[in-house]
Amino acid sequence: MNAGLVYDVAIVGYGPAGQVAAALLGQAGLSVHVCERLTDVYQIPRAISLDHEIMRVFQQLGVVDAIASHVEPFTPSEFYGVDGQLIRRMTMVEPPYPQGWTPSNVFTQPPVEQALRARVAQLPNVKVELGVEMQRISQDAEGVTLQLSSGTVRAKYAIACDGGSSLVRTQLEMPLEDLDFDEPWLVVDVLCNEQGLAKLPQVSVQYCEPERPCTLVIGPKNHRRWEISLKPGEDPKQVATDEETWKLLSRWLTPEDGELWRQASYRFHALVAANWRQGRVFLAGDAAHMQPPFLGQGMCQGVRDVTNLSWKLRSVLTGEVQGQAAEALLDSYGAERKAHVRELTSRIKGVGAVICERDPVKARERDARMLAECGGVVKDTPRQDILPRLETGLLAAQSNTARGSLFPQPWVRVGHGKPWAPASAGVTRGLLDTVTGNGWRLVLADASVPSAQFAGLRIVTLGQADCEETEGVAASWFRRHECVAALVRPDNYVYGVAASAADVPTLVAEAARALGLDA
Ligand SMILES: O=C(O)/C=C/c1cccc(O)c1
Repeated sequence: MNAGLVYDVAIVGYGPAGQVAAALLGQAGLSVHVCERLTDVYQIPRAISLDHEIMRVFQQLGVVDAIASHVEPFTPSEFYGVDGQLIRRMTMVEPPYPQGWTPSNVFTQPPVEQALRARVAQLPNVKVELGVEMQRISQDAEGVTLQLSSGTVRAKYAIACDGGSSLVRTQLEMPLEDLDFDEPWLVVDVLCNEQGLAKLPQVSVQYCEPERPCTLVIGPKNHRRWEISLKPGEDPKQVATDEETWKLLSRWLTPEDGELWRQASYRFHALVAANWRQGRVFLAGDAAHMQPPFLGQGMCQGVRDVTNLSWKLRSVLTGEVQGQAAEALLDSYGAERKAHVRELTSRIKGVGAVICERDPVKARERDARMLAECGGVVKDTPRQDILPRLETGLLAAQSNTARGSLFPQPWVRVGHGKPWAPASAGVTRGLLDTVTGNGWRLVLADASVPSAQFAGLRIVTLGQADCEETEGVAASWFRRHECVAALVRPDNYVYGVAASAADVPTLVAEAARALGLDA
């Protein structure tokens, strides 16, 4: 290695969280080093679902076209009780979509990872070393030193994206807190043929059957995933053999109906790192948390982590935010993400409690209760309604329903002669982030609302000729939250809102103070 070179950020681990971190930081112009033990993308799908928040990050990275053929809308998920009756139905909201993308999706992980890596490969300031093990991590007041199997790397900060058994977390003795879920399950991915597909439900299913709770997820194309709970005494290795797996699938398919892509036994866990930062080292993705899969949020959580952390590291490393404010900003990463992970995990466990009830009497009581609660007619629950907001961290000191939520991303009219009109002819509309960029934005509901400023803040006035929305998504958001302006962070979360024009300067000044900037 070049002994004098100090990277801005070193990333250990190059799965989805590491890839998104490398792309976001690299796109921001920082120098980044990535090391990964494996020599290629892991060819087995682990994650199967991603939501609109993640699509918005992929949009920022310019990979949406490259991944489009590997992503499909999530089917509804129907929960069936003891007697096969419908007890819950999870869906998504109808268009117009609040984030500009289909709210819930299934995807094929290996090609999506390949597309993220291809994006990173376009960034000359990001160096990726594959087939390289991290052996030792240490840090001092100025930076982090990584002993790799290929040599030594020095960086100002490091992010551990090295998975559930993170060596970084272990070496730094950063403990995990147990969120009280630990169950053995078998996960089976099948590539079905026409005959197999014809035998299967057209929607995803949660079989809330006390005998053996299990899940069927309709993946993209001919990919179908089963998650099958194991019974006490069942050998996780034995059930994962081809023969035993086909026996477990026999309710739905025979070996003539498709081929096993992979099957593996896992313990579904709920764990969160006690601390997400130690000095100059941050934990992210599975290194920081693990949750049961019942809402398909595993990879989404990792992408949320690095999206949250990347803009904060960029602000600090470019000197935009300095001193005490910089330390507070970096500390806000763990505070925000840990609280969010804890809350979402608790909601996922709530979904799991419905699915995993093994006592037949209690399962019947559950069915009766759930049906009584909806008056016997199961209503659709949009999955996104289950996701929590940010509750703590770099947020305005105000109490309302908008603070800490994702700001919507409306489609806006584009056309020639407007300042941001794309060069390509024939394009008539664009998504807001593409128009405004993803920095700090003060979004005003209309031109009558006055603006205020801090360094780097972009003023976006809706309804103006250069930002006229086509479906009223933002306008209805402002109405619903009874406000006229929103201060939006670079990760698209709402710092705070102004209920009236008079509140705008106070809101902007509060954020400027928190960031140590001149208002
Ligand atoms: O969002 C849903 O309806 C279900 C998602 C999901 C994804 C992967 C594994 C699961 O058990 C559930």
